[in-house]
Amino acid sequence: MKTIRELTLQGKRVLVRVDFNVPMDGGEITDDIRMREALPTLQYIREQQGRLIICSHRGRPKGKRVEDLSMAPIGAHLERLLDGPVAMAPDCVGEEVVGLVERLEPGAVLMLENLRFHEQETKNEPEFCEQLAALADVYVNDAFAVSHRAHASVVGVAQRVAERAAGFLLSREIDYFQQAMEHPIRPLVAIIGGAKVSSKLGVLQNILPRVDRMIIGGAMANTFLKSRGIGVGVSLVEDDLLDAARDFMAQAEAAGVNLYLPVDVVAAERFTADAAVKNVTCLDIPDNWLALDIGPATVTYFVEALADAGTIVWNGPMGAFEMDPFARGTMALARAIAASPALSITGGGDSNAAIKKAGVAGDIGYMSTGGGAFLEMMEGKQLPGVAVLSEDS
Ligand SMILES: Nc1ncnc2c1ncn2[C@@H]1O[C@H](COP(=O)(O)OP(=O)(O)OP(=O)(O)O)[C@@H](O)[C@H]1O
Ligand SMILES: O=C(O)[C@H](O)COP(=O)(O)O
Repeated sequence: MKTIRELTLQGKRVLVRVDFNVPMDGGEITDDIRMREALPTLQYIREQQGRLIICSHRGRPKGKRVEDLSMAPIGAHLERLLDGPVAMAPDCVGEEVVGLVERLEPGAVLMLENLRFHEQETKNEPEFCEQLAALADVYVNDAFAVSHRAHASVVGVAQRVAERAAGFLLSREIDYFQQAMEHPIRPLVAIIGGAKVSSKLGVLQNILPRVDRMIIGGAMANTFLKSRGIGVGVSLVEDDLLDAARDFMAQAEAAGVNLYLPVDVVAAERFTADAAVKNVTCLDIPDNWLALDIGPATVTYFVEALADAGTIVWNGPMGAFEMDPFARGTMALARAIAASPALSITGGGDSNAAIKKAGVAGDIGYMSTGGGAFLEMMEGKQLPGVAVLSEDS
């Protein structure tokens, strides 16, 4: 995979796919990390006197023009981050856009309108790919977070532009991930949490042969506990996956991987922040209560499993951390990961939100900008947006 440093950019029209699908609340960007992480690539292209054309999706407008999902506020924020003008195109393809690109000076920046205002984007439709590709001499993917989507701006355009390369963010994401999963400093400890076993089974299977220890928390631990015959009350459980959980535990044992499951939980009478709560061992969860966080003994047990780790990979919270009474386990793990000298890699919106809530983002080795893309990498899947960069022209 080529990186942009290997290309001559001066005077060229450089189309950069970024993922500026950032969370917004009432017109305000609440987290601009995806934008900040793409800045080195954008700045480099400007310094090299490339004619910078930026494209991204925002939300899921399903092929219609939705003003609330315009890239305009993102462009305005980018002007502040780049400390320079960002011209906004009224669309991402069409005559007017072609004209704007033609008049774009070396070192200047043009941001295209939301790609998903056209349904052809998500369909990777050839004619739309051609139209986008016609805007560029060079294509750069710096959108790790959408590289699991075989969409026009991620795959089809890359195949149609003469020169293509990875941006710095995409390269860094892949490098860190490979360092953690392919060449880890051992012991390699994985922490997997979140709501459902079903959405993480592919991850569990793929990483089992690579890890030394695996910690399982969050609601998905309930299915594992129940598969061992432990009553988990009315906790979130996937009954259709009890056999799969049992099989997985047997595989882990055969592989010599230590599997860590909760030994106690924070149980609640209802799934609300003001419900009655109590700490109980996993054997004492009352019939009509639910487990909404790992308990204090489990925190100690899990943190001990991290003590001598060389590498830590984390995805998914340990409990319903959005509600304060059930955030303690996730916060404690976030702090322990941050305090560890191990190389720590985290990914997924919830894990990253938890790290920020714990105030330890600065002490994590690498926080991926990917949600679905990070999970697919953990599942061992080839991301189409990455694979296409290595194809022969
Ligand atoms: N014990 C629990 N009971 C109910 N919900 C839980 C429990 N533990 C975690 N959750 C919920 O699981 C959700 C996160 O899990 P989910 O599988 O949806 O995403 P994730 O893949 O873990 O997140 P991300 O990849 O974004 O970090 C959170 O909203 C959290 O509240
Ligand atoms: O936020 C994300 O995970 C990416 O921007 C991809 O968005 P999507 O799930 O709508 O394709």
